[in-house]
Amino acid sequence: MSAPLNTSSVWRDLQQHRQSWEGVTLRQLFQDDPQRARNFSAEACGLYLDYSKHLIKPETLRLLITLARARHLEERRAAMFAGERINRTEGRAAFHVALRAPKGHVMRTAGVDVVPEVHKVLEHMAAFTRSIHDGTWRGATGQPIRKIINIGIGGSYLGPEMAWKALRAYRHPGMELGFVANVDGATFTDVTAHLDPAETLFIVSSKTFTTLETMTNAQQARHWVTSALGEAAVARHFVAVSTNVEAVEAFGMDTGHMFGFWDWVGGRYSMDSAIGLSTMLGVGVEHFTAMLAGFHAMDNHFQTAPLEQNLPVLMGLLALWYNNFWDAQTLAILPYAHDLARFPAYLQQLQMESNGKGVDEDGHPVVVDTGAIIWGEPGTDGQHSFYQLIHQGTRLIPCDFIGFCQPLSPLAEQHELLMANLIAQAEALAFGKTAEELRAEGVAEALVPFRVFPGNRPSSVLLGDRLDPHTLGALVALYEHSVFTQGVIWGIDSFDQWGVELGKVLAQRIVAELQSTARHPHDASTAALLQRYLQRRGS
Ligand SMILES: O=P(O)(O)OC[C@H]1O[C@H](O)[C@H](O)[C@@H](O)[C@@H]1O
Repeated sequence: MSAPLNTSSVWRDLQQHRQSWEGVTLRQLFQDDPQRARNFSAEACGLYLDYSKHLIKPETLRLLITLARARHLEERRAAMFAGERINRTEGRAAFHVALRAPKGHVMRTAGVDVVPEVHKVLEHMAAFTRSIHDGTWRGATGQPIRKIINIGIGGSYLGPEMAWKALRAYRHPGMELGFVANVDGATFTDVTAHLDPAETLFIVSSKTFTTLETMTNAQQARHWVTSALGEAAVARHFVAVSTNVEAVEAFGMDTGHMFGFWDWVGGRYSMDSAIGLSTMLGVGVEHFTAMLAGFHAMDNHFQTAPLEQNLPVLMGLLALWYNNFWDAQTLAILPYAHDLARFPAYLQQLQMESNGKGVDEDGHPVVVDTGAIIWGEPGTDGQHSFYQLIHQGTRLIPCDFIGFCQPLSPLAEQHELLMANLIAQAEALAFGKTAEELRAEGVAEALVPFRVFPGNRPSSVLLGDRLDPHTLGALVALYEHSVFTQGVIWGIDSFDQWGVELGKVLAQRIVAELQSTARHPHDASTAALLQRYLQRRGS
């Protein structure tokens, strides 16, 4: 067993190095090194990362990279790309990188080259998509399908919804997508409110095909379709995406219209698998393929670029630097792109489900803090809400600003304003405004303390040219591998999610109590809540 992470010599070196930051300012660092912006920037797959406004010096990076090497990041990365069972608690590979491997590449897990199977499913998805688009596939009454509703939750929802919004400019004409995730009946009613069953297709997306929310909503959808079009309509209005053939059959769905994937694809790493069927239907085969190419390009970069210029590694190390050495609790994701409005929510599952772990891979309690809390809103909305705290509050909140040089909206002038704000916010956070500057501007002395901006607040700026499918794929893969980098250093299993189980089990027990006279022993608070609910729920 290796020594605890926080007693390793490089960890201690980093702690000591952190002490040397007292009194150091980004203003000074930029003054001292005119090349700082160039030295602390890197580019890959159309994404430019400026990380010069971080609280780092060359020595910081050197130590962080030494830490990554000491924790065998390169070997673990090789193990992931070799299809090894790196998800130890579930005894599986985490082989999402194989989902975007081009045809002809060989990627083996458990001795099997999975690329041919992956492409078989992609071809099935493409044929289905084309048949919907060209009207060969029609609904039970002969009407073309125009509305696609993805029923799924967690990893079977967040990626497709995020991508549908992100690729708004690339939507296939005439197609509309909707998403039903929450078990709250209001979601289903809201999404289907103005839909015509005759032109609506449901994709029931669930890796396990056992998830309560998804199965409940799928039954609801079935009822909604059959009460309008009859039982025979199910075959024309439902398809399934799952790894569980038996459960799909048991649900009464035609497995000929099932799109499969594999247990080596984690839910939150599945938007580029058949779980992306709604995305493909929404934006078309070519754009989906371009998105996969973007994922693959970033995989290649992650696999081959030296750690010092490796975007996912750098982003992972920076996140870890604040998490473990600056007591930062959170990371703000701030896309300056309306179309990326759901990107922070997508990253919440990716990062918090992956790295929200309190024991290491050997089952021992971790000795350092792990995954940060991820949150955020698109700019400039956030500026008029929570940025106050980021600029002048007492907490250190590292920020990821994400923006694009070319607008997708025809309102190009507004894009200038948007991007000016992004650049200005990163500048203001880093360099702030001193009391002297305020006085020189004639600010009344009594107001000076309130108007000081301390600066030294770190941020990354990620700039792409356009938010196109390729860039989106690269962006998602960038964060996937950044999460991996952090998980490897902490020594945790980033690919399991046992923490979601207990609530599910308890909910099932409580459902039984609400639907019958069965009673289970509960603590006083839970019992009182149940009792109040039962008394007041109405008949
Ligand atoms: O795709 P499914 O099997 O329906 O799972 C949907 C989601 O629910 C689970 O509880 C997990 O927390 C997620 O990782 C998963 O993405």
